[in-house]
Amino acid sequence: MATLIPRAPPPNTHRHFLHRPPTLSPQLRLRLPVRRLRLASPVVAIATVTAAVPPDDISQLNNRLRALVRRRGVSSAATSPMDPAQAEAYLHMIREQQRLGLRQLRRHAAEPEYERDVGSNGEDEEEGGGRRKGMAARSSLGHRVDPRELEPGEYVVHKKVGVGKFVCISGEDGEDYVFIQYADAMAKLAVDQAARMLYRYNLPHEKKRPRNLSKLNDPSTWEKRRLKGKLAVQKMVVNLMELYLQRMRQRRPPYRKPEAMDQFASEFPYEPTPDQNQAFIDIENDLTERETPMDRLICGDVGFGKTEVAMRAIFIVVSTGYQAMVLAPTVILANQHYDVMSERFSNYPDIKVAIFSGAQSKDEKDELITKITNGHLQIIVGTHALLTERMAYNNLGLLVVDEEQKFGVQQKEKIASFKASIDVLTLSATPIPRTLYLALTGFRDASLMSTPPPERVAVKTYVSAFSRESALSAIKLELKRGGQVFYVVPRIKAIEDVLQFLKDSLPDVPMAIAHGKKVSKNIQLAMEKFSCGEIKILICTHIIESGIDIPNANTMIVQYAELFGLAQLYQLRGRVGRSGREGFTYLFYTDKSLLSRIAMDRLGAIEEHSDLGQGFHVAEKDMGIRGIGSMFGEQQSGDVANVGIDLFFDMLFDSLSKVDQFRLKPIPYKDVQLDINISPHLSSEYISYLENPVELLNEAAQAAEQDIWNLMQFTEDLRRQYGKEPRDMELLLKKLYVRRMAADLGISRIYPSGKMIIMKTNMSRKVFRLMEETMASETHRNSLSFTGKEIKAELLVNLPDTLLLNWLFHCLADCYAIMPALVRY
Ligand SMILES: Nc1ncnc2c1ncn2[C@@H]1O[C@H](COP(=O)(O)OP(=O)(O)OP(=O)(O)O)[C@@H](O)[C@H]1O
Repeated sequence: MATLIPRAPPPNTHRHFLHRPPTLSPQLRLRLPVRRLRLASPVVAIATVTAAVPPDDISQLNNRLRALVRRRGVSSAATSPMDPAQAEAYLHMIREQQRLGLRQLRRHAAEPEYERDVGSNGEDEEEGGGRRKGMAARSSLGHRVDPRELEPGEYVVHKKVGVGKFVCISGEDGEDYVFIQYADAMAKLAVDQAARMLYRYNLPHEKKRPRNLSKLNDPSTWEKRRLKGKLAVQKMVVNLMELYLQRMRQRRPPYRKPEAMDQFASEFPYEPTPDQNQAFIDIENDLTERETPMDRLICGDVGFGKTEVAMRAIFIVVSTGYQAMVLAPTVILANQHYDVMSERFSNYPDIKVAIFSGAQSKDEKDELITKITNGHLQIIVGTHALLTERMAYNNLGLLVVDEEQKFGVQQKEKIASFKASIDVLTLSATPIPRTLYLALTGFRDASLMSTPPPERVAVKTYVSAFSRESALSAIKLELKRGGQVFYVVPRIKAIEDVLQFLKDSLPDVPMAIAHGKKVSKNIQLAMEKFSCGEIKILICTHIIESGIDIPNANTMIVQYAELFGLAQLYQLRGRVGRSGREGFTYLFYTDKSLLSRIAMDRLGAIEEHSDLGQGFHVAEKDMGIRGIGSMFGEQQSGDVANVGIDLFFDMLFDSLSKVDQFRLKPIPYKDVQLDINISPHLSSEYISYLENPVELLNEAAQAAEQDIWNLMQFTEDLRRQYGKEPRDMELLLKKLYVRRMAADLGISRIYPSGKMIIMKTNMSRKVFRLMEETMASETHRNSLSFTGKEIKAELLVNLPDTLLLNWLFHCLADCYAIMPALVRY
């Protein structure tokens, strides 16, 4: 690459040089060496860049592509094609796992769970859907709804028509019909047909109104919305696959299985549940058999014993001489993990546990950091304070993240950066339905824990209007059996009132408060006292919602329960009944007449689903979405709102089982033949304006040959240094873009033939169809047709070559939007 040194611009000639060049984002700087271009001689202004100039074609495309990558939150490396052998092996593994998953699902089909025929045989939903739909609707493996279960006023989604409101089922001529209100008309469907086509729009117990109802006479608007959802799902799946494959490229030697492993296991005071046992096997395989770092999600209902799974992983890693870091979202939880782990590893004097949190003084922290750096500590538990730059490990091998979704964006990024080099185990108390789990096996390593420890007793839940008497009698009942009480309110403001009322009523009972605004040290103290039983009542906000495990605290009072969300209530309730003792949760609302229907339904739902393990049923969908969040990232709620939860799930499973059908084989850049007769001649003015024109043009060609990101970077650098290029140079660049995009899209030759442009391609019809559907411009879309080996573009007139190139540039740029939804290898 030429090393070009910028020279001072001639005075008052090039306005753009008077502007400070835009600075590169650090990300871009990393990606490419910063190019340095320089002026050869002072010449007249060739182009000026001012703020008022609208973005030209190339910068528009660049911006769009950057936005695409940013939105997906992946690095550019993840957007380059995959290694074919790896991709094939991976897809083979997914198909195999899904086949097994399906078999397991069928075995479980009798369970009243949220299940579906995942990856049955890759049959096309769109094309051959009719055959399968009948089966899906009849079996329990379907998301479609039985119209007889609908209540008037419920929102439903008809796959072909869109969102409507269920009115009733009514009989006519001896047959039952389903009536659905759309924005412009009422639809009448035979019940059988409705059973094949209808989905619920909302989660159970959720009464969200869709933005608008679809129109019966305007299927195209719904079609667009549905397509958007389908594409979002498709991109999500491809993204996941890319990340997975990227991770597979990392290497580390497998850990040795510690000699003391069996002894450590035998010191667990309980009989592990079957799911715990499976999770132990999973992590042991990840660590001792695989050469790629672990990135496993342990997904288990509240209190089902995920901590022990983490401790087994930690034991393997620290026994081999590595350090483990345990990251918790709150100080309280960090303290608890510290206590539990100190106790669990107490028979192993070489394994030293420490806690690091914002609550410590600078001196304390410095001392800890020194010990960590020197390798004197093996397990370091803490909050996000552990993610600070100052921390240097001696030999970090494992990161355990508890409730990752509770961390901020930057912290999550930091956590993600660890995944490239060390083993990571993520614990999540967000249950995901078994179906989703099975469908996903292969896409993400996860262990599901859906069996409660044997002695667990379901928490009794009561919902009623608040009265001091009821709250007090519940508290007294618990105190009488020697237990402790959580008293939860939604806002800090309410805590003082409650404290006063309880002090007045129970003057001899020790109580304390805990909330997020309290200094961490005080919280810690309050929790310690509560934990050891010195404090009997803890008045707090939902900060205790995650992970707190106090076996003797088995009554929970939630005042203003109407202000909590379903998932929050569920998590809160999970704090009690965690030992063999029966737990009680009292959800008190303020005034029934002021309660919204939604709040009432929410409270009803939580009361109704009190049995153990109901996390997977209760919140099977509410949490199912959150589950998607922990599996995929959290951007999906908008996509869900577009099409409704059930159709979203349906699309997801469909896409998971058919991911390889959306394969695109990129062509080497050099093999793309572009038969358009344009060889732009750069003006002598521009040539003399450039320092090293020949080298510069070579660099442009090399950048295009590398990949689209290098080409984008080249044009941006060029413009940063020289301003907007003249038209001939722009044509030259566009030619490079066209060839680059063609190569990426699997197009090997482009040539005009009369009013047609022919593009030879290896693309499949399915990919072409998806690409066509994604295109923003109707003109482009309507002009394209596919013959199996060629894409033909029919133009209205014979275009001169320069216009032809422009047309191609725009058309391919439009086609390029499909890239994130395709698997490329
Ligand atoms: N197999 C088991 N049998 C009986 N008790 C168990 C078993 N496994 C774990 N426990 C106990 O159950 C309680 C909850 O376990 P743990 O804290 O690991 O749950 P968790 O899955 O992390 O829950 P949360 O999501 O609420 O943090 C602990 O007191 C733990 O000792």
